[in-house]
Amino acid sequence: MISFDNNESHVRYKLVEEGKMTETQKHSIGVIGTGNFARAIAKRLYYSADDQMIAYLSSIDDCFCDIAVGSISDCIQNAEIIFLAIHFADYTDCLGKYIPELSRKILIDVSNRDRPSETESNAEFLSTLVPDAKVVKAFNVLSAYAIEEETAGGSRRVFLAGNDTTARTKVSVLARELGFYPVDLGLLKSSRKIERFPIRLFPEWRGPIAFSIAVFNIWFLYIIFIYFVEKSAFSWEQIFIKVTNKPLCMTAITLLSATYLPSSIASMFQIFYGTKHIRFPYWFDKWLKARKQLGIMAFILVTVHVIISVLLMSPTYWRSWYHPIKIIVPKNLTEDLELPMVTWMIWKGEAACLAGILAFLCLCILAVSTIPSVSETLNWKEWQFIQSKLGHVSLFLSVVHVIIMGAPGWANGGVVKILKSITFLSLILPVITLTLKILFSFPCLNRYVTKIRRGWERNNTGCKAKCSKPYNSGYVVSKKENSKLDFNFDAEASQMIQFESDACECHMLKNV
Ligand SMILES: NC(=O)C1=CN([C@@H]2O[C@H](COP(=O)(O)OP(=O)(O)OC[C@H]3O[C@@H](n4cnc5c(N)ncnc54)[C@H](OP(=O)(O)O)[C@@H]3O)[C@@H](O)[C@H]2O)C=CC1
Ligand SMILES: [Cu+2]
Repeated sequence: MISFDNNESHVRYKLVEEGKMTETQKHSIGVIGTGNFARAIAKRLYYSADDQMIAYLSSIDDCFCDIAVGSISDCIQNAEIIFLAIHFADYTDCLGKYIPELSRKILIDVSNRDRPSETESNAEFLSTLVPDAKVVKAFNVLSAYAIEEETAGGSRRVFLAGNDTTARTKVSVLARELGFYPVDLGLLKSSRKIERFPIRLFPEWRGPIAFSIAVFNIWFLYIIFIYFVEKSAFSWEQIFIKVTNKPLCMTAITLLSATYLPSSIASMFQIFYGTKHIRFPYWFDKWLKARKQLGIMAFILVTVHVIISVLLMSPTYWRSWYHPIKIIVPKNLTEDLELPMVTWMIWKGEAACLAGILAFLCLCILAVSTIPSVSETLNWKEWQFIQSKLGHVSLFLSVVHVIIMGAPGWANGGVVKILKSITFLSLILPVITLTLKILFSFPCLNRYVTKIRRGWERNNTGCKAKCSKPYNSGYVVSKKENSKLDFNFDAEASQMIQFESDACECHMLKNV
């Protein structure tokens, strides 16, 4: 056992009990630090260790009485894998004097920074500071609380990156032993990405939410203009529910169209360029990636629209859906008169309800299928069927719902009135989306697009792809001359690549 060193209490560790494990089976694990993270990981190591794993070290807590606390130099000497549970700013101060001893040790960098650097991650700095150590970035995405408590919320995935494959594998195994799910992101430069994970707040949702709010506001203001400024169709008292319900419906159908329109636009791009190896414009790439979020936003708005519509289901609120109540008072009334205030829906009310319910049902299935535990049970074809076919069916039923709501009104008005009606305006985008979908489903076009997506190129003599413009990773660039793929995932580096037109190939990794 390593002796307790009162002067240097930063280090805690326990060595493998002699004779119990062999060096080939086990790794000794050290933790440098005495703060929240160090305590949490030491506790976790203490409870999760099994025969496959060697010892871990440390903690001065009473409950860890069989874990010795020692000096930093003891820890470095005896541990093969070392958790560096100190702040990034203290790296040089803490490790500066131990650089030769750290040679060939696996250093797990768990640090985070409020503002990660774009050019050098903490882990990359550490690997420059201790060039002979095998630095692995890992565990920084977990909070100390999540490490200590199995019941803590949040993902239990541990992203890791490092240049040494064996070190990465050892840390992966360790993460699994500790009850987490390791996700290997490859080389150490991926640590820049990993260090951005803990500080991000739903980045993929920002655009779709902002877009949904903008679309809702546009519809809301237009509806206020039509129903309050142009004519006084409602009292201001109805602004909260009855009036707000209309832009909810319009926004939902607009978002649903925005979810399905990009796949047709992508087909148009591919037909125009005659190849699938094209780089979409930045805005379109963002739009493609936001489809799931747009669909979920549409589902949320439809749900609110359904709840409000059910709440308001009465002849007073949905006058045009019901037969008017006729009360004929007899002239020579001699006794008490009973007036039955009962009325039935007309065909418009019933048909609009049916179309709305079916559209909502399809959207419910779509939403459920995006839950990870459900989507894992589907194969690729089933997933595609639900997301694409059912999505378009739902959009079609929504269109039918809006047409039933609006068409009787269109019949009574002139062209200007039709063009100004919210039902007509809200149908433009969905109808374009559905028309394009039908167009691309025709066998001739469908076959042509499928051929392109399988890799056929209309004009394969030159390189039409624009690989030189960086904004995203995920592109593979290959030079034809040595017919060898040069995998390049680095945005900065891909900026530098300029090819002769007949000597280049660009492969986009993402299939639309
Ligand atoms: N807490 C959390 O939930 C998470 C933390 N992390 C990362 O873990 C690391 C530690 O965080 P946390 O435990 O919360 O921080 P704390 O402030 O609780 O602990 C910091 C530790 O570093 C030690 N230390 C400071 N300077 C030196 C030095 N020069 N030499 C040796 N040891 C030193 C401190 O010792 P002393 O007290 O004696 O000065 C203390 O034990 C950070 O990099 C953080 O980004 C990552 C994910 C989650
Ligand atoms: Cu509706």
